[in-house]
Order: sequence, then structure tokens, then C-alpha cells
Amino acid sequence: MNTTPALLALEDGSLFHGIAVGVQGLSVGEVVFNTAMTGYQEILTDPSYSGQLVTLTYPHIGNTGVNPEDEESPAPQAAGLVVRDVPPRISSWRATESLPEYLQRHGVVAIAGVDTRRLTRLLREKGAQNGCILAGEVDADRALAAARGFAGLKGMDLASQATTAQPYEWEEGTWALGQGHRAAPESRPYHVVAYDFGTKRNMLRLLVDRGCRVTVVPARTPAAEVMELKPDGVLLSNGPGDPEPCDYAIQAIRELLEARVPVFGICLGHQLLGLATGARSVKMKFGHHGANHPVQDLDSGRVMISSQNHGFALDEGTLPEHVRPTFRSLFDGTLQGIALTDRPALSFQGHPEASPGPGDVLSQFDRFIDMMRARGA
Ligand SMILES: NC(=O)CC[C@H](N)C(=O)O
Repeated sequence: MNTTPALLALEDGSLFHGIAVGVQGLSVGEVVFNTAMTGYQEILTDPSYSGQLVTLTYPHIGNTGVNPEDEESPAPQAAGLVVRDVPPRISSWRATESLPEYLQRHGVVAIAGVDTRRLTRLLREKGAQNGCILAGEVDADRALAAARGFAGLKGMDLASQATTAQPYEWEEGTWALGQGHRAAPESRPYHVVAYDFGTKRNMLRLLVDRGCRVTVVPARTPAAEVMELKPDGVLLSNGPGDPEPCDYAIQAIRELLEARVPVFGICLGHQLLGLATGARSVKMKFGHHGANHPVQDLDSGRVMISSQNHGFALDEGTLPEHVRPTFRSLFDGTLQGIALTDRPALSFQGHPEASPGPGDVLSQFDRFIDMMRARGA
């Protein structure tokens, strides 16, 4: 039984003592809570969590271990993990290692034994806090100073750090029981160029399933270079940090819209599409992180349950005339989707690709395909 002490300190002075379940060391970031009951591996490997210390409200984390197929990127990306309890036994035929082994192998700082309900209530009341996990030699003053020394995500461009260094082709489809990751279909009529701002793999897999050849490009690729690849459509991926300082992406998106290339934005990509049209983004109090967020499709009136992970949002009041709202959160009324009325472009603030979470909003991928087909692809 591991009893290495660990400490979580928040900028407001709160201290949470627990035990280390990852490596010893110190890690700082914005502390956010995620309410998903499953999918801790997908959450940890979602690059949107770079710069964040993720608290999982579900109390038992690690029960099903970790496996190589559920990775949303090559390694954990969250700055740290905060949980209530890591059961000593794992149970899943898919598991190849335990969560603590995995965290240690990847050098992640994590703390267990925290009253995550108290922590979550605090974050809901005060808003997301900058924090620090210190594992090993615990020293409250050092942890507090580090928490307060973190600059905060507002104004931080992390997409250009989370992105790939080189372009690459993505070939793998979604995972199915008994099949593993599906092979790409024989016929792939659409060529999608995916801007990688810190992409989750499942977006790329869903496009492959739907007959797309997917070329992933770095975040700073100019629109002219993307156009040279002759895309039938462009995906703007999810990603960490604040969308506002990503001026290189906003400029590229403007040029792609001008060229009438079909564009599909997800999460950070949605925010960047909005900024490219002239809308404004805001930092939310504690954001949306979970797998059961109801959103309403404003066209059909239907309510769908979505996976969400964002701390910034587009301000609906700033949408220009040629941009219409398409989805709204039924938790807090915030904007969850937009479509341009004069260009083939749409976006969703939550995660239609799920992983983890429900697939109610998968239809957004089909609408992207429809846009490309309508353009003669
Ligand atoms: N999942 C994402 O793409 C997150 C977008 C952005 N970093 C936010 O926090 O709002």
C-alpha cells in the first residue's frame, strides 16, 4: 500500500491532504472538475486538459485499469489528477496496466484521498481555481506559492504547443467490440484537412469511418498551404487554453471561409470559428466538464445529452448577423453551436465525438459530410 503523502493547494488558500498515486513532484494548473462516471483514460489523454489539474467527481477511479486502445492522444496530457479513491484491484479483460502504474510510467503527478465533493463545491462557488499538486515532501507554503504563481489560462495560447510538429495521415477507424479499431473503408471520397490544436483521436476515427482521407496539419499551417492540399473540408479540432490569442488560426479560418471551404469546428475549433466571424469569447466561471450535459438543438427542438469539456465559450450576444446559434446548453443557457448562413461552416462547443460520453450528437459529423457532398466532393 502506497502511503507517499501528497497535497493539493488552491490559490484561495485551501489545502487538501492525500496520498500520491502518480510520480513524486510538483505540478501546477487550473483545477477543474469533471463529472463523467467513466472514461478517466480518455479524459487524461485529451489534450484539451493541458494546463489543468483534473478532479474527477466519481469516487472510484482506476477500477478498469488502462489499455492501449483508449488513448485519445499518445500520452496523458492533464497537468495532474485529483481523485477520491483508487481501488487496489482492477477488473477488466481489456486492462494491460493499473492507473497508478500508467501515471508513474508517464510522469504524471496525482493525488488520491481528497474529499472531491468538498473540492467540487468550492470550485462551483468560487469558480475554477489555480492550484498545485505536490507529491512526496509536502510543504504547504511551497505548494501555495506555486498555485498562486500559475498565470492562469486566460490569454494563454496552448494550442500551438499541443499541436503536432509535422503533418501526418490518420488511417484508423473507431473501436468496436471484437474488432478493435476498424480499418479505413475501401472507398474514401472526401479529403479532410484537420487542424490539430490538440486533437482527440476519436474525431479523426469518426471521419475515417465516414469515408474521409484525413491529413492532420500543425496549428500554425497557413490557409494557403491547406488549400494546396485540395481539401473537401477542414476540421478545426479541440484544444487547450484560451482561443483568443490564437490569431494565426483565426486568420487562417477567415481565409478558408472566404474560399468557401466546408469547415467543421469542435470545442476550441468552434470557439475559433466564432472568433473568425467577429464574435467574442469569454472565460466561464467553472466551465463544463462532464458526459451528461443536456443541449438543445435549436432547429429541431430535440434535447441531446452531450460530452463537454470547456472553460471558455462564445458570447451569443456578440454573434454577427450571418452566424446563427444552433445549440444551447440546458444547464446554463450558454451557446453550444453555431452555423454560418452564408458559408458552409458549422461548429459544436461540446464533444460530438464523445470518448468518453454519449453519441447523441454524432450527427454533427454527418452534417459535415453532407456539406462536403453538397460542394460536389
Ligand atoms: N475541449 C476543448 O477544445 C476546450 C477548448 C478551450 N480550451 C476551453 O477550455 O474552452
